[in-house]
Amino acid sequence: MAESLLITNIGELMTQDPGRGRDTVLRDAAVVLEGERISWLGPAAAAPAADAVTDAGGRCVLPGWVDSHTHLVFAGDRTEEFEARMAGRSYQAGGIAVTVAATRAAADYDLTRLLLARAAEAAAGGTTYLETKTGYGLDVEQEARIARIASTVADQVTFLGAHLVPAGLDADEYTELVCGGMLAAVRPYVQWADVFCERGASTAEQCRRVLAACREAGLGLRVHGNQLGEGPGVALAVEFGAASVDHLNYLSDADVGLLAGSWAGWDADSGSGRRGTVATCLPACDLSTRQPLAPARRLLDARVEIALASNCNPGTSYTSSMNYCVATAVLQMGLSVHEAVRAATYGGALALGVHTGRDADGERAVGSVAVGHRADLHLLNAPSATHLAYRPGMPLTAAVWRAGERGA
Ligand SMILES: N=CN[C@@H](CCC(=O)O)C(=O)O
Ligand SMILES: [Zn+2]
Repeated sequence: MAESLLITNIGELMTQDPGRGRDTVLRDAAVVLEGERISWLGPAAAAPAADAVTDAGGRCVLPGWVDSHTHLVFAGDRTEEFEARMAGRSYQAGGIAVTVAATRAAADYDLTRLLLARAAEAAAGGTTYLETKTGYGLDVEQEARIARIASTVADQVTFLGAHLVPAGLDADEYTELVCGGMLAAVRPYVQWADVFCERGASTAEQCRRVLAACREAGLGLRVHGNQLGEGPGVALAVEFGAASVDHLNYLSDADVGLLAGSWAGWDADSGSGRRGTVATCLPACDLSTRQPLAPARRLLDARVEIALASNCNPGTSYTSSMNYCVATAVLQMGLSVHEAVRAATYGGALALGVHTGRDADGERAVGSVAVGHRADLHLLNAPSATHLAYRPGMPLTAAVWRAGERGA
């Protein structure tokens, strides 16, 4: 039998498990980990014996963060572009080309080393489940290389060949390549496909072709949409039944209506029913690009399931700190602490299709604390999750367990 660990004397255990009804936050609680899974949780006074014991000292335990949107495989940085933006220039999709040039020039060893260091930074900040994307290669060989390297580190990988049309190429010919040879080359390494549906990136028609080809190839879908202005991204995502649409800085009433409609068959209170398209908000990106914050409150009030993610990348959001994203969502987007933590854990898991699991074949759910789920836990250096927003920027991550292994 696997080694067991009892984490006891937990002041606040925020499970984010919709299966618990109203009882999602436990006080004076304990959790037992057995190998990679959670085998028990409940009142500390009733906890079973275990091989080892950790005393949480009255502090708070959360599910590990699920970061459902990052771009971590890249070389170089874009400090000058950031400085220009802080001096008043607006973000343009064309900046992606700077990172593509630096990434293409980097050796496999260096890209892997950079990716490992970024994943370690994320883990040290409480992230236990990580998605990352291709999109800084933009030719067949480079996209396949990035996908392969990403798949050695990230939990899930997304193909983003339709990030930018490289200079000098015809947009329609490039789209054909993305749907053909490039898709075939990345396919062994990826679970998802994404498109950047925006002025200066890809048109709705080009995105539609990529989404259709990737769906045909068996990939799940997501969309970067409505980041720089109102546009077709949300409608396209809902039309294709995408798992998420991300950014959402400029939403019309019709966009909110479409997203809400996609969740009409879902019961958020029990986490059951027919799921829709998750609205993924990226607060760190919104601040770094000085875009209006995504309307997370409005989306929640319309009963849309939302996720919070870091969007860590060198152009628009060079941070993987989910603590920072959660604090911003509370302080500036009008979310309660519980809603923000839910979006950064259960919401991210919904966006990646891992909110439920199949224990029998070892595919464990993440993003909530429940028996049978993967033992991904985040111990805060604070008595409650409220401190994430009350003490923003402070080093509140005390310990992390990923699949039962102690990290930070
Ligand atoms: N918006 C598109 N892609 C990234 C930014 C990429 C870049 O500028 O390097 C994003 O999610 O913000
Ligand atoms: Zn992105």
